[in-house]
Amino acid sequence: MRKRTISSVSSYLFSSTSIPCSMRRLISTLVLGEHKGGIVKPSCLSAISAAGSICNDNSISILLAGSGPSLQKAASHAASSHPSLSQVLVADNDLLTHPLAETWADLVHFVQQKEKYSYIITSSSSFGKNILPRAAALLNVSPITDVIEISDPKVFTRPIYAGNALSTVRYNGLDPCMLTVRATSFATPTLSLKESNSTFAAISQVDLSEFTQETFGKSKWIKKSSPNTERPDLVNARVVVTGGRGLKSAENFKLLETLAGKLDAAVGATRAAVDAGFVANDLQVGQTGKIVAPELYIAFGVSGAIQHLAGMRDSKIIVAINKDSDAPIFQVADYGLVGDLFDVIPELLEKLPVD
Ligand SMILES: Cc1cc2nc3c(=O)[nH]c(=O)nc-3n(C[C@H](O)[C@H](O)[C@H](O)COP(=O)(O)OP(=O)(O)OC[C@H]3O[C@@H](n4cnc5c(N)ncnc54)[C@H](O)[C@@H]3O)c2cc1C
Repeated sequence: MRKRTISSVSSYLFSSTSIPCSMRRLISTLVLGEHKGGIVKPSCLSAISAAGSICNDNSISILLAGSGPSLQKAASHAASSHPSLSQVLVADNDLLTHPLAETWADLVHFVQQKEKYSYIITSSSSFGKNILPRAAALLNVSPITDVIEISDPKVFTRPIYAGNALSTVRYNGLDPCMLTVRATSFATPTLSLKESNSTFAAISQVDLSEFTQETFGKSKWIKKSSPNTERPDLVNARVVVTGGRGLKSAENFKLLETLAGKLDAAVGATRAAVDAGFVANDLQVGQTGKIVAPELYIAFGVSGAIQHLAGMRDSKIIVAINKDSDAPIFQVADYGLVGDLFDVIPELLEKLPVD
């Protein structure tokens, strides 16, 4: 069973107080925000926390793009979601209805030309990793990705070799310094009762009169094809149930779907399960998949290869079910059960209350 290391706990609980005040300077930061259904995603709130840890007396703006009422609703939500935020910039345009990376990168470039931020930060989600490096290329700077700790406004720590080593780097480039940050390393704020009724940031609309298909966005959105699912989003879910090659077939993964339904959980998978065609690759957790850190991570038939652990080892509680008592997953698990998942899952389904 695992023992949490001081470094992983301290990075999890990292807060703005870790940078001495003398090292802080007046800077302006833009956070590129992600939202869905009128709600700003928790990973963005972590990115704002990261911005606040660079300098908490600065000006932090969040850029929300999209179109229509759900964007305006997300702007109101953002304005009251994080005490470190001072401004919500709303980019409302039909070209931005879908998060098309090329167009959004153009938007970041466009806003930066006008506002000259010192930092541009977003979360290390698929969204952030798709857009920020493109925007960095347009701005001719080199981004730093997957930041887990900010110990000085220009010094950043990021995992390398599938999380087996940490690399600390100093940014010596021109402004803006562009970062993607791991949501799991920067806590979202817990608002007091008074704060939860407050508005922290002013909302302003970005003037997009020059933003047209002719000048921005070489790509045009055609359509999205994805299975409709009511399951919580894998990266932001509080509970994740993951299946590995031990599940043996796509049919058997339906057992996990049923279990996930009872636990209001997201379903994840190992690369071996994805490669075997059991599930779609957007469920893959790990070095080349999604990075998750839910409150509860339950792994069925997962061996615990380092590339998989790189995507889930920061989960608060890890439960592993494997028939091999020597499986490496047990070294990181808080609770382990040596057993056959085809016995364990039906038993769990039977014992969990009917929804
Ligand atoms: C560059 C690179 C990047 C990679 N990126 C990723 C990544 O992002 N994510 C990822 O997951 N992997 C990744 N991998 C692959 C990784 O190395 C492993 O091959 C993969 O994670 C193994 O998946 P698995 O645990 O499902 O399969 P296996 O290693 O085959 O393990 C299956 C486990 O199921 C158990 N089992 C079998 N039957 C049962 C049963 N009935 N009941 C209970 N337990 C059972 C077995 O004991 C075994 O431990 C990457 C590899 C490389 C080289």
